[in-house]
Amino acid sequence: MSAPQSFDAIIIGTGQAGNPLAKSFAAHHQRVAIVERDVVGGSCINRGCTPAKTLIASGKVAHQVRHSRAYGIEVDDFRVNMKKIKARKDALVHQFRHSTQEGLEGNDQITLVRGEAHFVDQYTLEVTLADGGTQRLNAPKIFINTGSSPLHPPVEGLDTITPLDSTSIMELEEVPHHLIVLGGGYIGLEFGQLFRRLGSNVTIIEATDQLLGKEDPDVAECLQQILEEEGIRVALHTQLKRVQPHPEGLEATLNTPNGPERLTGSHLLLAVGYRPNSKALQVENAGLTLDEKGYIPVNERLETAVPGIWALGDIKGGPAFTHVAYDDYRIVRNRLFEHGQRTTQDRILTYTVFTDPQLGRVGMSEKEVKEKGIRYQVATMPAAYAARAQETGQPKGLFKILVDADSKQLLGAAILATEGGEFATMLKVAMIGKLPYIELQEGMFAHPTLAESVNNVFSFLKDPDQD
Ligand SMILES: Cc1cc2nc3c(=O)[nH]c(=O)nc-3n(C[C@H](O)[C@H](O)[C@H](O)COP(=O)(O)OP(=O)(O)OC[C@H]3O[C@@H](n4cnc5c(N)ncnc54)[C@H](O)[C@@H]3O)c2cc1C
Ligand SMILES: NC(=O)c1ccc[n+]([C@@H]2O[C@H](COP(=O)([O-])OP(=O)(O)OC[C@H]3O[C@@H](n4cnc5c(N)ncnc54)[C@H](O)[C@@H]3O)[C@@H](O)[C@H]2O)c1
Repeated sequence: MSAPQSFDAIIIGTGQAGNPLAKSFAAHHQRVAIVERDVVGGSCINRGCTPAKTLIASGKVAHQVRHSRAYGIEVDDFRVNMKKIKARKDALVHQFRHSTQEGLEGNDQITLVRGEAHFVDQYTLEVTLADGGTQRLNAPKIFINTGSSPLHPPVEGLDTITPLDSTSIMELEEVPHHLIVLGGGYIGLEFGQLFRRLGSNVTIIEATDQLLGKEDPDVAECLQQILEEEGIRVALHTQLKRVQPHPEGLEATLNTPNGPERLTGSHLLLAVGYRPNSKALQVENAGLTLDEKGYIPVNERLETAVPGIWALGDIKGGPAFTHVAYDDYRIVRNRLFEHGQRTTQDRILTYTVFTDPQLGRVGMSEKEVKEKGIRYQVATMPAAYAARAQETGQPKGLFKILVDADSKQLLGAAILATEGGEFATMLKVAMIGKLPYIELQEGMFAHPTLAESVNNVFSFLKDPDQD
C-alpha cells in the first residue's frame, strides 16, 4: 500500500456544504481533497430541488392551460409531452452540475477524488476509486457532507414490483396512468400534485391522521382540501400492507379506517422519508458512533465527538434542506476562517413546500409554540382576502402568523399562497430584525402585492382560546 496523500483538509461529499467549503479552504491557500462517489453537486442540483422544481414548473403551465378559459383565453386542445418536460429538466441539471464540477476541477488548491470514501482511522480515509483501485488520503481536518437517500419501507411484496422513489420518478418519459404515492410529506405532495396536473390519477396514502405531520392541522387540512379539489385522492390513517404485480402495474392491499381495500395502480412512488448516507463511511474506525437512526451526532458548532471531524448537512440529522446544509458551511467557515462565534442555535428555520399554492414556513408552528409554553397570539386570514390573490385568480390558501404576546415580535408563520415562500422570506427578515408586528401592520408596502397583506392580517390577531 502506497503512503497516503496528505492534505490540510478532506471533505467527503460535493453537496451544498462540501462544495463551498472546499472553495473556502482553497481561498485561504490550503490544500483540500473533496471525495465524491456519484455525480458532482450532491442531491439538490442532481436529484432534489433543481430537477423537482423544474418539473413542477411544467405542471403549473399544464394547470394554467387547462384553466385558461377562466381568464378568457380559449385553448382548444393541448398535449403533455413528458419526454420534452424531462429534457428541459435534464438540461438544467447538466448545466448546474457542469458548472459545479468546473468550479472544483479548475481550482489548483482542490483535488477532486472520484470514488467512495471510508475511514481507516481518525485522520485517514481510503477511497474506492470509481475507475478502479484504492487511494488513501489523510488530513488533520475531515468534514463529512454525505447527505441522505430515499428510504424504502418494509412492505410485503415490494421486491415483486419496481417501485419509484424521488430519484427514479424524475426519469419517467411517460405520465403514469395511476400514481399511488406512499407518504404525505414534502415529496409525496410535490410529486403527487405535479403528476396530477400532468394528467395522472393520483392516490396519496398517509399512515398518520394528517398530511405534513409537522404542520398545524388547520394548515395541513387547507392544503389537503386544495389537493382534493384538483382530483387527488388522499387516504389518511391508511397503511399499505402488501403489493403485487398486476396487468395494470401493481395491486396494493390497504388497511383503511373503513377496512381493507384493494387498489390497482400503474406506478408506486415511495415517499416515506430519507435515511442518512453513513453506512459506507465506517465511522467506527475513526472512533465515532452513529445515533440510532444512523445520523452523525454533532454539537452546535457542527463538531462530532472526535476532534478534527465535523459533519454538515443532512448527515447530521435534523431539518434536511439545502439552505440548512449551506448555512452549516457558513458556520464552519465563520469559525475556521473568520474567528467568528456562529452556531446552529442562532438560526430561525425556514422552508417552503413547493405545492401550488406553496406553503412558505418560517419559525415555529402553533404546535411548537404551545409545546414550549410561550404566551402567544395568532392571526389567521384566508388568502382570498388579498386583492392580488383575486386579481390573479389564485385565491386558495391562508396566512397564519404567530406573535409573542409579550414582546409582540413574530414567532413563526405559515403562508399557504401562490409564492408563499417569497412572502415567508419577507417575514423571516422581520424576525431577524426582531420587528414588532405593528411595524408590518402600519408599514407601507407596494399595492397590489400579496405581501402587503401584512397590513391586514394582524387585524385578525387574537388569543389562542378566544373565539
Ligand atoms: C426530490 C427532492 C426535492 C427537494 N427539494 C428541496 C427544496 O425545494 N428545498 C430544500 O431546501 N431542500 C430540498 N430537498 C432536500 C435537499 O436536496 C437536501 O437537504 C440537500 O441536498 C442536502 O445536502 P447535503 O449537502 O447534506 O448532501 P447532498 O447534497 O446529498 O450531498 C452528499 C454527497 O455525498 C456523496 N457521498 C455520500 N457518501 C459518500 C461517500 N462515502 N464517499 C464519497 N461521496 C459520498 C453523495 O454522492 C452526494 O453527492 C429536496 C430533496 C429531494 C430528494
Ligand atoms: N420543498 C422542500 O424543501 C423539500 C422537498 C422535498 C424533499 N425535501 C426534504 O426531503 C426529506 C424527505 O421527504 P419525504 O417527503 O420523503 O419525507 P417526510 O418525512 O417529509 O414525509 C414522509 C411522510 O410519509 C409518512 N409515512 C412514513 N411511513 C409511512 C408508511 N409506511 N405508509 C404511509 N405513510 C408513511 C410520514 O408520516 C410522513 O408524512 C424531507 O424531510 C425534506 O427535508 C424537502
